[in-house]
Amino acid sequence: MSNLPTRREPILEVDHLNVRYGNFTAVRSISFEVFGGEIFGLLGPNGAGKTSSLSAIEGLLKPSAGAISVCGFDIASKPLHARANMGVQLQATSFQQELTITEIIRLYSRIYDVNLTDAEIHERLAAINLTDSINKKIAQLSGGQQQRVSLLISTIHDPQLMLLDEPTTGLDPQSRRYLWDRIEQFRDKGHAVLITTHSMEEAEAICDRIAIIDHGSIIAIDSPAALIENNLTNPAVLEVVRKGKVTLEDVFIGLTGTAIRS
Ligand SMILES: Nc1ncnc2c1ncn2[C@@H]1O[C@H](COP(=O)(O)OP(=O)(O)OP(=O)(O)O)[C@@H](O)[C@H]1O
Repeated sequence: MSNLPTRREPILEVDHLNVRYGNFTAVRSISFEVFGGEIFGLLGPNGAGKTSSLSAIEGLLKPSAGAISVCGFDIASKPLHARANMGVQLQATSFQQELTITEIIRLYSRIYDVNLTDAEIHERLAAINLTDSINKKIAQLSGGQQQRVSLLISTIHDPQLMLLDEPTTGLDPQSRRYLWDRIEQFRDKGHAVLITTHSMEEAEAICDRIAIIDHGSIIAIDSPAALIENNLTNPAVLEVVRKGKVTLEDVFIGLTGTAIRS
């Protein structure tokens, strides 16, 4: 947990959320809260329902049942207020490919009504070590550089909640550490972070609490340390331990099973 006092009112509230695609239920009545000063991880095997949940929270997909609120604003009845309080990390391909990164940042700062001067934009790019790339287009950046730009843009309006869908996949250890630091800084300012990841190392390193989701249902919510502690004698977990010591990955596989998902 951060050293700053945690505000105990939730920034994000997800209440009995259901997502259906036709007859198929991808998310089954999940409920959780994410508080200010907290990094909350949503972990689950492929197809478990993580992206569907995130899409509903972002307001991109209409839930079949349940309620979602951000800073007290219901995403269904007050979508603009709810979305003004969230920052969503976009994929590099979502950005305007013909613009330079300076132009993209200027565009998003106007969309979010932040009005950064050119000097302030360059300052922010210098802060993420991209001074040399200010006139490059997004496709001309490496994966790690693209992720840094994307994180900068998602937090340009200083949102209360940040939503990150597998933000460090494919990054080298240096870039991953850098992003972890930025995410922790955001948390330490009292903001809330919801992150999905397949990396148990990442979940253990930065998440204060995690929910494990499987077949659309949440099957466990706790801190990484408590999840390990509570499963030290779970036979399903002990069966998959590889190095004599129970890890978060052992707990994850013990709880969700060894079968590869389609
Ligand atoms: N647009 C869609 N139409 C129909 N089914 C969908 C659609 N999007 C997702 N699904 C199904 O919903 C289930 C949950 O998918 P989702 O993408 O939310 O899982 P996920 O946990 O994010 O998986 P991954 O880790 O592979 O990204 C899967 O069975 C998937 O096939």
